[in-house]
Amino acid sequence: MESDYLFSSLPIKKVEGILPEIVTDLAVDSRAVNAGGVFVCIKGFTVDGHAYVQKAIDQGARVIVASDTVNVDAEKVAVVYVEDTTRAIALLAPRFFNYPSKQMTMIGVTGTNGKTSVSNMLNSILQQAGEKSAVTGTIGFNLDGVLYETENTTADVLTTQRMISEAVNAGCTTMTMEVSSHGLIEGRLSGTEFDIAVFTNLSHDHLDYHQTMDNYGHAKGLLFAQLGQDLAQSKFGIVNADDSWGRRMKEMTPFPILTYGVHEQADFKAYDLNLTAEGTSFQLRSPVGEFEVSMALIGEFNVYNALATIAALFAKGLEMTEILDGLAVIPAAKGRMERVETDLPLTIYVDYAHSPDAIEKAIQAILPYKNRESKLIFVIGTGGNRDRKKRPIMAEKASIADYVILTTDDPRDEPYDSILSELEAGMKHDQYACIGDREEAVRHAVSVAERGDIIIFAGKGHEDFQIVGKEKLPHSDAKIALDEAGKKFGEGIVEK
Ligand SMILES: CC(=O)N[C@H]1[C@@H](OP(=O)(O)OP(=O)(O)OC[C@H]2O[C@@H](n3ccc(=O)[nH]c3=O)[C@H](O)[C@@H]2O)O[C@H](CO)[C@@H](O)[C@@H]1O[C@H](C)C(=O)N[C@@H](C)C(=O)N[C@H](CCC(=O)O)C(=O)O
Ligand SMILES: Nc1ncnc2c1ncn2[C@@H]1O[C@H](COP(=O)(O)OP(=O)(O)OP(=O)(O)O)[C@@H](O)[C@H]1O
Repeated sequence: MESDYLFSSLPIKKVEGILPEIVTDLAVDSRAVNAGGVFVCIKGFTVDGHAYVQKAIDQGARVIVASDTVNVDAEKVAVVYVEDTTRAIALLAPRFFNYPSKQMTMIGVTGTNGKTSVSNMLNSILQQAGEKSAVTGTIGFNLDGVLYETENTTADVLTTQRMISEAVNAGCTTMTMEVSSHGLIEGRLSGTEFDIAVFTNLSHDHLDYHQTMDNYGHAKGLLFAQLGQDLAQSKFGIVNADDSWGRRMKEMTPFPILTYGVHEQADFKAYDLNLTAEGTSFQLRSPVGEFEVSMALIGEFNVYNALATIAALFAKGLEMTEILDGLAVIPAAKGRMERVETDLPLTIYVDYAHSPDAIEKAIQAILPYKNRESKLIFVIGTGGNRDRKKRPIMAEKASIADYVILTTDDPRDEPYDSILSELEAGMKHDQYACIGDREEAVRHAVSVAERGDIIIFAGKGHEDFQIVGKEKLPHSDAKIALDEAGKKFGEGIVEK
């Protein structure tokens, strides 16, 4: 790209050296710089990118964008000084990729719980309807069926723009993005022009970062504000009418809002819910008539996720029959109340619940189908060096289960003791164990299980690792549980 065009997007303080006519690439990580590229020094939470300028130059950087003084050979490398490099990359990245989000229908999904579930439902139905589409989020970047790993739920602004651009180049016509509150606050969505904004719900999480629920709710609202003010365009907000924060989202945009819910008045309202262990059905009242909806997903929370999906795809212009046919055959998203297939005399679910509300919803999805004689065993851990306030509330919600195992979920540098004692403070009954080592905790869950019992392993979901200290160690709740259960209930019983 021509550097004059690229850098004219910036409020520049000063340029040292001569800018090349063309720059080949844009990077915020010195390790990713290509010859002839631009390296933007970002001041992060842990390190300052200004410290990596020499590395970037060694990799071939031709231009450095900095806010602090950097020493370079002005004959070879130009330096563009700006006040704030984080704001600079937010302007440069969308321009470098030629504002790719304008070329597709962009759907953003935000909320405390349900982002991955709703995003994957949207993507699956779109693909079944014959559309080439992409989705990004906690599980990764799924580009028309091929999955690439991502670091965050919402990637940094440069990676985000690169992914959108790749989706456009691959011929996708819609892209769905999970939008985290961190991503919105940190400007990772700068330049992403959304057409449809979806709000699932808001409950206690991430208060180590946002401090108050008000700040957290405000951050989520930025997605709706980001729909913009160009009313010549056709855009929509999709909002959960049963969540009081839904009204706040509505205040953030002038575009039409479609509401969904089970209890309050809503454009898409579910009633006569039939929740079973095998699947879910309900009646749907919609702006275009009444429908019977059925799906293989379980739990009332998935009724909400389905309603959000239906409303968003309706707003996009799909026929109701296309939407409901697609919904009927969707499998659970990886690690979201996913039943582990086995011949063992136990029912095992792997789930990603790691906020108080999600824990309550996950247990409630199963509790009604449990026999009187059997136990529901719930394994829940919490992360080290993260939101400590939610720990006792997580255990309090987990107390609805008959037996609870409190453990860790990426303990990082925090000792087991503080994680476990803060969880334990919330327990409402004495049928529980505290076991810091997650593998031991999983084995313990199986050791206390009897034939017919149900175990939910919560918190890890799709993840196949456990972060201990700075190390990412391989870990699978399902594999460990099947191994232990195989030993306990007899040889020859294998995972299907
Ligand atoms: C607190 C936070 O948001 N941290 C994010 C932030 O990291 P950071 O500021 O620490 O970055 P840094 O490591 O200090 O690096 C600063 C700069 O130096 C550069 N660098 C670094 C090393 C080097 O050798 N060369 C180099 O150039 C880096 O590329 C970067 O540009 O920027 C990184 C790149 O974008 C993110 O991956 C990282 O997310 C961390 C992993 C994280 O855990 N974030 C959580 C809090 C988060 O964002 N979660 C949300 C919500 C999930 C949910 O809803 O559950 C999410 O969207 O994932
Ligand atoms: N609509 C919902 N309301 C409450 N709980 C939900 C809802 N949808 C899913 N859950 C629960 O929350 C867990 C996480 O779901 P999901 O991954 O879809 O949410 P998320 O918003 O993407 O989470 P994260 O931000 O941590 O990636 C699920 O495993 C389930 O237990």
